[in-house]
Amino acid sequence: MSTVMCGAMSIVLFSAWRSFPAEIGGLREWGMGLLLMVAGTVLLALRGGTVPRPLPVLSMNAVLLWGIGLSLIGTEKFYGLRPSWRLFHGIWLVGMAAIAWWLLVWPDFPVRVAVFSTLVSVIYWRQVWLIARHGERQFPTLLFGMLMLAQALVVATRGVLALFAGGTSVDLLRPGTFQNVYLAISSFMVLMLVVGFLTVATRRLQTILELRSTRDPLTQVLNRRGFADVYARERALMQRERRAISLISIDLDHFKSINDRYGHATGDRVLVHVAEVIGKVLRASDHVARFGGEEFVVLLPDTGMERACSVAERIQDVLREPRQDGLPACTASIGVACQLSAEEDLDGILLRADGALYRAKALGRDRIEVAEPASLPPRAALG
Ligand SMILES: Nc1nc2c(ncn2[C@@H]2O[C@H](COP(=O)(O)OP(=O)(O)OP(=O)(O)O)[C@@H](O)[C@H]2O)c(=O)[nH]1
Repeated sequence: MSTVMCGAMSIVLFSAWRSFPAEIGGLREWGMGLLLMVAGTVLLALRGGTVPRPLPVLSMNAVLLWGIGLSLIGTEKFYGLRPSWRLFHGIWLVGMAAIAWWLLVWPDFPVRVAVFSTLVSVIYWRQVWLIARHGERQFPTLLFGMLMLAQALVVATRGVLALFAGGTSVDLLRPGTFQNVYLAISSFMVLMLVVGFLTVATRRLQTILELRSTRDPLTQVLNRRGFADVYARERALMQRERRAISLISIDLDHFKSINDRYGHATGDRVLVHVAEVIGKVLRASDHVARFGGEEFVVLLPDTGMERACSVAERIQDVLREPRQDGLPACTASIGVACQLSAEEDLDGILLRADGALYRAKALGRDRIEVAEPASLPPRAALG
């Protein structure tokens, strides 16, 4: 039954691999690893009898070790690490040589089990370490890590038992309490491990989709939607703590001529550079967004007009600086608006900042214009 379930789970992993974004690595390796573990279980059944037939035993161990090793490669790819193929191949070769020796040359079942369990356990322990070191501090990671740890312990226990309690106690084809418990736990654990891995992969998917829906794909700064969320949070804080916030609207000058002269790809690099430059000028609590084209917007919480204007000047200065990497320097026209009342909303402050920006364009570009204060009822303004 559990073999069938594992087969079904490998289909789930393969379909996740086909449909999840490419940033989520390791799904294919986990799917292939699980398929090989299913094949290994089938070969275990073919082993038959009390006298082991060498070919099924060798192929079962080869396939199982390969499949379990692939789960390690999958976990490494998932965490964006370089797959340790050397360790993988090393474990597989050492394991197969040792199994062949204690099967064909010097038949010794307990030692064979101990060697196999030790090698498999190394693969699982390494994954426990990887999860602890690279996993996000979230519940799915904790679950995945705990399951991996449990699996490492179960396998290690079988190795120790093989050495100290004799081969009969760990022969999975003989009826016995340990055999029943081990088979039940290990196949259940493999299933649970896949569930654990799918849980962290799904959490990663959620994070990626959230980021994609709130970030500009070219510059990785916020997009209009992400900016609206951030603004709503800052406005709520402003209401509570009676602070000012400022908004800077930035539009690059004659950007079309940069595209025309250097090509669209260079234009894209300029946009990425501008986003980086703006980000460096800001405090960690400030926010920058790209509203499409060559228009950027900056939100400065707890900031009045004076500081907002000096941030705008700093942005202009760094944009003008000559560049070493061949990218053309550019200038920007900027409109600055300061919000003193939570009665005004995003559309209101944007409208004022854009009004100032258009004035800056009309007055010759490469300059900063300040928006008039919002015309709100006097009771709305901060004292
Ligand atoms: N490379 C690149 N260009 C873009 C992107 N989005 C918009 N553009 C270009 O940005 C240019 C904007 O041109 P305009 O609106 O005329 O503005 P401008 O040339 O900067 O002139 P002013 O704003 O009046 O100073 C157009 O050529 C668009 O094709 C983008 O993502 N990448």
